[in-house]
Amino acid sequence: MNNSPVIEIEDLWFSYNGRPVLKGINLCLNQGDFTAMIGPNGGGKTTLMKLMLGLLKPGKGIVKIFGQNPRQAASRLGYVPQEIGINKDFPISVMDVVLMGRLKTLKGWSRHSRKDRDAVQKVLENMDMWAYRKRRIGELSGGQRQRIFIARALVTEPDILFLDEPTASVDSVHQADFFTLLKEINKKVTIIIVNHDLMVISRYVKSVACVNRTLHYHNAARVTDEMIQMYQCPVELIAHGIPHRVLRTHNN
Ligand SMILES: Nc1ncnc2c1ncn2[C@@H]1O[C@H](COP(=O)(O)OP(=O)(O)OP(=O)(O)O)[C@@H](O)[C@H]1O
Repeated sequence: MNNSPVIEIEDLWFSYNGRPVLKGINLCLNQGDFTAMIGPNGGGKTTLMKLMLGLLKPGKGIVKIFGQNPRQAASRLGYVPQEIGINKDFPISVMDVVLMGRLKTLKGWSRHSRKDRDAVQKVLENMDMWAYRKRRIGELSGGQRQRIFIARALVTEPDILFLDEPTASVDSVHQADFFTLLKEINKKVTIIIVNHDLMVISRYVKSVACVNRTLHYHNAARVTDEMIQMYQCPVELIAHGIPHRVLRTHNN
């Protein structure tokens, strides 16, 4: 992979109903980056991700994905949102949910190909969910369902994968498997992940962006003093476990 920029954000401002949420954001991520977005609740991480996906429009400033407007690059982007509202009674199987991720490979009304099914099988096996393929999506636990939605994003074979707290209800064993899988995927795919537990992901990510109205980017998987002072990130990190390994200086 070369080091060409895939995401370029310049002086981005965004408000909801006149209330500013993001101010003067600048960010440039290269192909092959694996970036964790951290920061306090309500700091604007999801909003920034939606701006990169073209789901929200900037109030001011520029967002370019592969040099294009995010909407033009949509087919190259995979997204697992923080909350996926589904009707649990909807009679759709796990296999069908993940196959939906292959819709863009379908031409006209043609059925899914052997290749589509093989791709789904591979991802479901990786996610340890192949045995559940015939189950109705509503019958799964929250964590199992989350893994299915991650699988659906992965089978789209995106060039950039956006994950908004994808492991919030995934247990620690499956989290470790999941991040190992992401690391493998990152050999070909640029990844941006919102995750509060930098302790867990610091072994996998290459850079950290801390978002709290403004953005501070650090090109290494480490929280800096500046982040600590400006964004109170350690509060999050301490709340989620053992912060000291990832903090450079910390006086408690
Ligand atoms: N649709 C909306 N309409 C109005 N305000 C919103 C909307 N979505 C988010 N906000 C507000 O914008 C701010 C940033 O929200 P956002 O969801 O981007 O934060 P976050 O960093 O992802 O938070 P968390 O860690 O809790 O998921 C919050 O104050 C939130 O209340």
